Amino acid sequence: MHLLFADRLPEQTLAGLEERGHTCVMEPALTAEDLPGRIAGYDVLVVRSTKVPSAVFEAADRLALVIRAGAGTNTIDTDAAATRGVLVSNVPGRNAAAVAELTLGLLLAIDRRIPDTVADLREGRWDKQRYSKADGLLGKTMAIIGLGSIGLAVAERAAAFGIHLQSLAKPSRSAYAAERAEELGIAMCDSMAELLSTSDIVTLHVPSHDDTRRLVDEGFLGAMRDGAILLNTSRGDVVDEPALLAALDAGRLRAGLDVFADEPGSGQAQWESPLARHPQVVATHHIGASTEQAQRAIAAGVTEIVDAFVAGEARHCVNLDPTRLGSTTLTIRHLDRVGVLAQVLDELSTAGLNVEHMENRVFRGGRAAVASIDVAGEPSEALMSALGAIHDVLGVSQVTLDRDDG
Ligand SMILES: NC(=O)C1=CN([C@@H]2O[C@H](COP(=O)(O)OP(=O)(O)OC[C@H]3O[C@@H](n4cnc5c(N)ncnc54)[C@H](O)[C@@H]3O)[C@@H](O)[C@H]2O)C=CC1
Ligand SMILES: O=C(O)CCC(=O)C(=O)O
Repeated sequence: MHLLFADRLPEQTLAGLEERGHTCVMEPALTAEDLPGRIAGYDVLVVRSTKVPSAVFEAADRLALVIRAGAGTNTIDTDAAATRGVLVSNVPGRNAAAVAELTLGLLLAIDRRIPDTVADLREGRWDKQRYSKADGLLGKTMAIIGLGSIGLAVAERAAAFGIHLQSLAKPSRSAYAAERAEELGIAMCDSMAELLSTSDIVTLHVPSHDDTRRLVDEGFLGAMRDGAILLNTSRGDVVDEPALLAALDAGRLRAGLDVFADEPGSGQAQWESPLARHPQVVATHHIGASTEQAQRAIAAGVTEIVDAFVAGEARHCVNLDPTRLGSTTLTIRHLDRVGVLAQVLDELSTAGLNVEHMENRVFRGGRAAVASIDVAGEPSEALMSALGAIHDVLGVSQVTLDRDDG
């Protein structure tokens, strides 16, 4: 396959992929505007921060997979990719420790005013008096919004500082996250108002999507305690930045920010931000994931996704429908011979049943196989008989799924 890397990944990763027979081209200077003109001829596009707009999918001739070498996929038009049948995968969890480390770093930097003390000493000013007023973190309460890989990694580290942890009760939380939250002693609040009004620190670890954009608005900030600290290492647009600026100007809050709504997409740029230069803010250059450890782990994840794709698996794909849309699963055991499945699909087509998902596995020895086919709608008795009558079909059964059980 031909792979285009529009951001820098370790050379060893490309070498490893080339050893597997792939052709890799790395052009880290490519921008979102350049990509449509460069994408022709590539099967796989790998990006870190470079945006992938719909024009890329319109211009592509053989693109089958986009890999986000990181967690957040908000920089990729995943809907446009889905419309064109291009898989988009991310590499979840691998940079969580790095982001959690920076989150705690920002918290310590704010509490002890470390950037200001360092700056003064570099200017030759000794001012122990001024910098002897930190409050300390022991026994403080932290609200964690978004209990995924990073939220839990932050919880583990904050717990070691003796910080009390809380989050929002959420029935749809994964079993793993719910169990880990319990092990870490994270208390669950029933409402955002209760969570914010009882926390000294609020840390954001949600993805940017329609429900989280500007989640932190004037009302949210107003519900936070006076003197509280807001940490955002998720995405800039999760915060209503003018509202945050107003709260900072009023001296009500302090903030640690790694991400900004209008941050530059490139590695280096002239950029003025009233938030980043605010005296109540400790800001960094969206470097949460930027440790060697995290980038090595992410690069290994990229290779795993390519290997899985070659083997026919869409690993960590974020734009396939997560539910099986079919209402009936047909299980068809058959002799593993050319043309049997074509006849099965022909019968389904004649009956007007759309295939939503199918898988065919061959039994050991290579004589027989079993196909599992999800269809939208209920097969008639006549169809079941027609399927069973196909030469080389050994048996047909059906299970109708109750979608409401979810
Ligand atoms: N600063 C940086 O360099 C980095 C930033 N990130 C950002 O952090 C985000 C989170 O990353 P991970 O923890 O790895 O993702 P994750 O998918 O493991 O966790 C996200 C969690 O947020 C929860 N969530 C989603 N919508 C929510 C809502 N409305 N309210 C409460 N919870 C909600 C999800 O259920 C999930 O548990 C990424 O999407 C990315 O935007 C990720 C890596 C590096
Ligand atoms: O690769 C980067 O530096 C950005 C990481 C990030 O924001 C993510 O993984 O979502």
